[in-house]
Amino acid sequence: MQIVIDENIPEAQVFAQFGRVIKRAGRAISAADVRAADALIVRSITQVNPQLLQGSAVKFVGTCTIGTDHLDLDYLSSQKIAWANAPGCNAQAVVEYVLAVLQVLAQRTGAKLAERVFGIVGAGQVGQRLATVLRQLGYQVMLCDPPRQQLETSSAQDYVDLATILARCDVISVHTPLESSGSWPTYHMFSSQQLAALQQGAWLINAARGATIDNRSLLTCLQQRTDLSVVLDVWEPEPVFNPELAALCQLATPHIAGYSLDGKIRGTQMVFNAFCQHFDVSPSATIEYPEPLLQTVQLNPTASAENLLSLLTTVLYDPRTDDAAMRMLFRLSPEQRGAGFDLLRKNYPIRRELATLKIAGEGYTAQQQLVFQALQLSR
Ligand SMILES: NC(=O)c1ccc[n+]([C@@H]2O[C@H](COP(=O)([O-])OP(=O)(O)OC[C@H]3O[C@@H](n4cnc5c(N)ncnc54)[C@H](O)[C@@H]3O)[C@@H](O)[C@H]2O)c1
Ligand SMILES: O=C(O)[C@H](O)[C@H](O)COP(=O)(O)O
Repeated sequence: MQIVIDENIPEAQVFAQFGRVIKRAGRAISAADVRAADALIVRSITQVNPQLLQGSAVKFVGTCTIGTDHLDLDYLSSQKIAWANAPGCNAQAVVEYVLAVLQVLAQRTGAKLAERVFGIVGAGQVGQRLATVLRQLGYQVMLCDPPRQQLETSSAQDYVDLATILARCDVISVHTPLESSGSWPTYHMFSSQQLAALQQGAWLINAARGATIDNRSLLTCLQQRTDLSVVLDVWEPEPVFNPELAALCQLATPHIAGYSLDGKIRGTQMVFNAFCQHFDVSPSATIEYPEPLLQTVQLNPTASAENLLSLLTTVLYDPRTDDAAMRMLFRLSPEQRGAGFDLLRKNYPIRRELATLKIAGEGYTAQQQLVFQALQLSR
């Protein structure tokens, strides 16, 4: 069996027990590369469409990501090519990214998170987890998810529409898929009209897909409104993002919100499982998660819950590091900027999720224990 696989997929060697693994740069995978392949394993940067697959032997496509907007699913189904993605694989990493971003914005603006109203647009794998943590921390959260709202007619969950989120929330975090058609398209769901409706001093975070926000309108809006704080992890387009827009963001990061090592390995594992099921093979070797470098922390039992939260969400991951690296790309030519964006992602440092961290010591208050619980830290 021949398996073509994106070179940036960790633990890809697990596939080698079933055939010849050919590694390629994700953006460069070509029709010639996959012509004789039985399986193609990608991440979000490979467009999987008729141009790539026509005339190939590919019978299985796996994407080690949550998003599937780079797969032409109608084409795959018309050709009876099986496919799998990795729902939820890196959702926790995105939640931790948003929590760390909130700490930075709170520090910079002097705002108290407990006094803000949070609006989550898209309450799926990421959005639901984020809502749960924020509510466990005692914050007020509103959810907007019309497709889910329609399915859950008898649910206890209250949903609101986007207009209400814009009118009532001080912090808006976007977690929808990118859909250009259908009943609830998300392409440019934040356009000039929605951006103009943002509350004075609002924070807008996008770690979903770039084009859910009309980036041109956002640039115009930020040129006029200095009261807004915008954090973008995803861009329209990628990898050649607009540096003018990025410079006006409080934090600008190169599509790495989900880039915990744990999330990436989980993605490989989920697609590997689907691959084994599809080809009806049983693995003899499995994937191991490496031991984290930092395993235990002892915290100050007298620190306020807010300080603890700030410490914990930035001790393992500080988005200012990614922001600083991205800012070094702003003055480069478009070509170099795009290459730099991809390079930052390819050489991303090891980042572990909070659940890998153990809290040592005694005497923590009930409020502090609540923070540990919300962040899923073990004692
Ligand atoms: N930046 C990153 O590194 C990163 C990492 C992981 C996921 N993502 C992206 O984040 C997004 C969310 O991921 P997920 O796993 O939570 O997806 P999901 O499919 O589990 O959840 C998406 C939710 O959005 C809702 N939705 C769809 N259309 C909507 C609309 N018009 N308005 C409001 N809600 C709508 C869906 O009903 C669903 O509940 C995806 O686009 C994914 O590709 C980005
Ligand atoms: O959809 C996803 O899972 C994320 O956007 C993912 O983190 C993207 O990373 P990439 O596949 O581009 O490496």
